[in-house]
Amino acid sequence: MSLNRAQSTAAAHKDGPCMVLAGPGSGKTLTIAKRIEYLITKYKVRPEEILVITFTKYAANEMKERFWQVMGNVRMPVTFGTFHGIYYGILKWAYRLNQQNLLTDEEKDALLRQLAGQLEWDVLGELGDERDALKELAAEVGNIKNNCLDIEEYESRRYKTSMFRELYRLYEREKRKLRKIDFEDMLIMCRELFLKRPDILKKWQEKFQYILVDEFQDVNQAQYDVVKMLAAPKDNLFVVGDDDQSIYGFRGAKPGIMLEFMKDYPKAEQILLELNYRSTAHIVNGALRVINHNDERYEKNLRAQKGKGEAIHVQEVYDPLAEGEYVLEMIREYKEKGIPYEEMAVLYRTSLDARALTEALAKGQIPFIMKERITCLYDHFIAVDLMSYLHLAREGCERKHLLRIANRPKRYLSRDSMEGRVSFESMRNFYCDKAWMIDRIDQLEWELKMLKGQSPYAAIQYIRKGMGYDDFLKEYAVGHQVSLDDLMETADEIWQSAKGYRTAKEWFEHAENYKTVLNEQKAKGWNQTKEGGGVSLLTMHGAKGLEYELVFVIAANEGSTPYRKAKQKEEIEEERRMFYVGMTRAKSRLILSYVKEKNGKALSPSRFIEELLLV
Ligand SMILES: Nc1ncnc2c1ncn2[C@@H]1O[C@H](COP(=O)(O)OP(=O)(O)OP(=O)(O)O)[C@@H](O)[C@H]1O
Repeated sequence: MSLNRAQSTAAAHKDGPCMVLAGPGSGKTLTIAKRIEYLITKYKVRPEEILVITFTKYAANEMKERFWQVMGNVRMPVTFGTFHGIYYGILKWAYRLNQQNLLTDEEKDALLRQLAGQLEWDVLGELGDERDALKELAAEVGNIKNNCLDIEEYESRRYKTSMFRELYRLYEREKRKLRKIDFEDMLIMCRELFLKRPDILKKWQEKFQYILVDEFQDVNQAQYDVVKMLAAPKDNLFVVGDDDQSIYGFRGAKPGIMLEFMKDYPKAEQILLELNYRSTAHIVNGALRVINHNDERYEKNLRAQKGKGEAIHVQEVYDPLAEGEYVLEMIREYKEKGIPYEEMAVLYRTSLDARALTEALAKGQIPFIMKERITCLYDHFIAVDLMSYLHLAREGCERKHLLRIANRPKRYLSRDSMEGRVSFESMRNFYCDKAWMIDRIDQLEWELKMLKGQSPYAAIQYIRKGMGYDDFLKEYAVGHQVSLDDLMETADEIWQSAKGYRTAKEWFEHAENYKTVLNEQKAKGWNQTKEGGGVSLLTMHGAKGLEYELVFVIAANEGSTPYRKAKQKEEIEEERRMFYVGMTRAKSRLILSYVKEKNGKALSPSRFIEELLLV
């Protein structure tokens, strides 16, 4: 494959700092691989002196393979690694660290979970998305070091500041006790090592004469500081990135890092890769119309190498159920037209947006794979409670169901009153001298009878509003310090998912079938090579670096994208970059959809849709 002019200039860059500002699909990987080739073959640099830094092990392997391919399969000892891998290598050598000293992500999550419990802080609640909640907490803990912040002055936007600070202190103390370090510690330790020991720093500077960094826009402050030290004094630092694709703000990355590079190295060569080889002109131009609304960015003149192609399609649908049906239909249509499932992706802002879709695909027997795990809605404690009510209404007094809901809402029914072969009669006997308790039992029995003939959709509404289940959720939110809005949203979703089923039995069968499909999908796992997996379902974050013939972006609504928690200008700009990353994954066909209402509430289309349509 021959390089275009800008790619060639970048590949032929020899000494000193250089920043390659590259648009999506502009061939970053190829350009980096070619530059390494140039350094070795034209400039006679020893391969051992070249260090290539990427963000994930997957990206490092991909880059290595691309390089080998460019070199005609001659394997040279160039170092390819992630930031963490490289820092670990440096620390291992200086402090005799080994794997046992490293706190893995899983251990970090477990420790945070344990410490939150110790503080009686129900940061995770029973919200069913424990992994997401832990990930968010772990990211915020990590950010303190990534951004070189002082915990005593840190104000958390997401959590109660005093609680968060306390958790952070406990976490640091516990790590020290365990004699373990996490990834962020490695960065800080590396920086301190280099500051304290110029002799060690000099050794590494001499070892790596040429440093190349991919996805530079995702670098955080601490990583950047260390890489600058490592590249000095020659400053043979070649960074490639796209400020418009900087979407790791929660990890401390900021698009401004690319501007900072030019300030730190004012004489750096700056090269723009503006030719997009991936997408049709309609897709490139549409994505540009959206991203142009960001203020903090480098102006680029991106062009598509391909022809115009089909226009981007924007579809309005009634609600998430209708959206699921619509996407299902489109997938079938494009499969008929010859696009394999593996070349299709459905993208969304958060996994919560994918629930109705996964149910539609499961029902429609379309194979799919998901990068991010989603928790099954029907495993959520609210679903289990509501289903218990329906079981009791259908099948009479079964102890396990009764135990579950007896005090949701509070009815003051003791466990002792439900011993053995429980019935409403046996409970009344238990409370024979307490008339007010007998009234409560009568009421519950009567209400369950009321539920019997109703559809699950109507019954759930009655349980929530008529029987006081929503009041229980309010108490639960206060008692567990979790967001009532989140609980209500989940309850609404469960309610909506029951729509269309005539009987509770039908709804239960659907839920079981869906659970099976989700488990099968989990067992399949996420395969980066796409083959044999089915349609890819992933968040816009997860889609970074990937490409598909046909891309759907669903739930393009205010509240989803931009996400409702994004309020400040820079947060909205990051949301817009995420949307941009999503759009630019499409090679030939891009379909965006938004819903008119969700859980009975009207929703507006995303501002990004308006920006796209306003020509
Ligand atoms: N000079 C070229 N001629 C033809 N095709 C090219 C050229 N350079 C890159 N490509 C192709 O363009 C596509 C996109 O390249 P690549 O995946 O490296 O993009 P990228 O810049 O990393 O994109 P993104 O940042 O959006 O993930 C690839 O299929 C690649 O083979």
